Amino acid sequence: MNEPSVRGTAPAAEQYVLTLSCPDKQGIVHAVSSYLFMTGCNIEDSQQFGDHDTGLFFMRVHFSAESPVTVEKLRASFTAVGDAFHMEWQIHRAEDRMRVVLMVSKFGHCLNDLLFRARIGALPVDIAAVVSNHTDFAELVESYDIPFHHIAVTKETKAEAEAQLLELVREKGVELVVLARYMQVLSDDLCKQLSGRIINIHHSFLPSFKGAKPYHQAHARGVKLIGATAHYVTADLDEGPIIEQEVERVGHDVTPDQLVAIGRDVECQALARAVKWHAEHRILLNGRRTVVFA
Ligand SMILES: Nc1nc2c(c(=O)[nH]1)N[C@@H](CN(C=O)c1ccc(C(=O)N[C@@H](CCC(=O)O)C(=O)O)cc1)CN2
Repeated sequence: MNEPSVRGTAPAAEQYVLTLSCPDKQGIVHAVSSYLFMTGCNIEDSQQFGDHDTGLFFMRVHFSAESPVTVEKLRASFTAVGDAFHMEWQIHRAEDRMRVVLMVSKFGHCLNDLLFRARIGALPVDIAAVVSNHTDFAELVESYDIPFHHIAVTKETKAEAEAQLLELVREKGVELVVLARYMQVLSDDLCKQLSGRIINIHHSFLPSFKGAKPYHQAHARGVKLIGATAHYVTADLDEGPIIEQEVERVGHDVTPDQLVAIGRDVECQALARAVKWHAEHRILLNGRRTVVFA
C-alpha cells in the first residue's frame, strides 16, 4: 500500500504590500523584483503603471516572506532602493487592519452599510469610533459596540469641533477618516493635516453638481443617469482626487425624492469600494488624480 503522502507543513508565510511612486525610468521593476528575490520574498501579485502625462511610475506588489523577515527589516533594507529611484514608498503587513473613524450627519445609509460590511469582514478595517454632529445614529452605532461621539458644529464652534476630531484621530491611532454623508465643510487646516487620509462620498457623478443638494440640481437638469463619487477630501470642496464612481439610469418621470432613494445604493457601493481599496493600499495619488490597482 502506498505510504500516505505527508505534505510538509511549512511555517505560514507573512503577506506584505509594497506601494511606490517615482519618476519613471528604466530598471525600476528589475530593482524591486531583484530586491525581493535577494531578500527571500515571493511575489504573489504585481501591478504597475507608467503615466506618460506626469512622467511618474506607480507600482503595487503583494509578496510573501517567512521569518526572520519582518516589516521593520523590510522597511529598513528597502530604503536603499527607494532612495536610488527617488521613490515615495510604503510597506505594510497585508494582515494589518486599518483603523478608521466614520463621520455622519443626518443621512445614515452609508454609515449603516459600512458598519455591516465591517462586522461581516467584508471590509478589512477596525472602526475605532463614529463621530456625528447629530445624535440620530447613536443607538445604531452603539449596537455594534462602537463608541459614538456627538460633536455638535456651528460656525462659532467648528474649530473646537475639529480639534476634538484630531485628538480622537491621534488618541486612537486612526489612519483613515470616512465622511459617510457628513455635511460639514472641513477647514483648510484639517484637510492639510489629514491629506490623503479623508474619503468623502459626494452624491453626484462629479464633476457635475458639486456642493449642496446635487440630486435636486440633477433633477432640474433632466439627467438620465445619476451617480455617486468617492474622493479624497481637499480644501477645494468636492474637487479632491476621485477614487471610485457608480451610476444608475433614471427615467424622465422621477422626482427629486425618488432620486435621493435611488442614489442611496450607488453611494453605498462607491464608498465601500473606495474604503476597501484604501485599506488594502490599492490607491496611489497621481497629482489631482488617483491610480487604483483594484
Ligand atoms: N474641505 C472639504 N470639506 C468637505 C468636502 C470637501 O470636498 N472638502 N466634502 C463635503 C461633503 N459635501 C458634499 O459631498 C458637502 C458637505 C457640506 C456642505 C455645506 O455647505 N455644509 C454647510 C452646513 C450644512 C448643514 O449644516 O447642514 C457648511 O459646512 O457650512 C457642502 C458640501 C464634506 N466636507
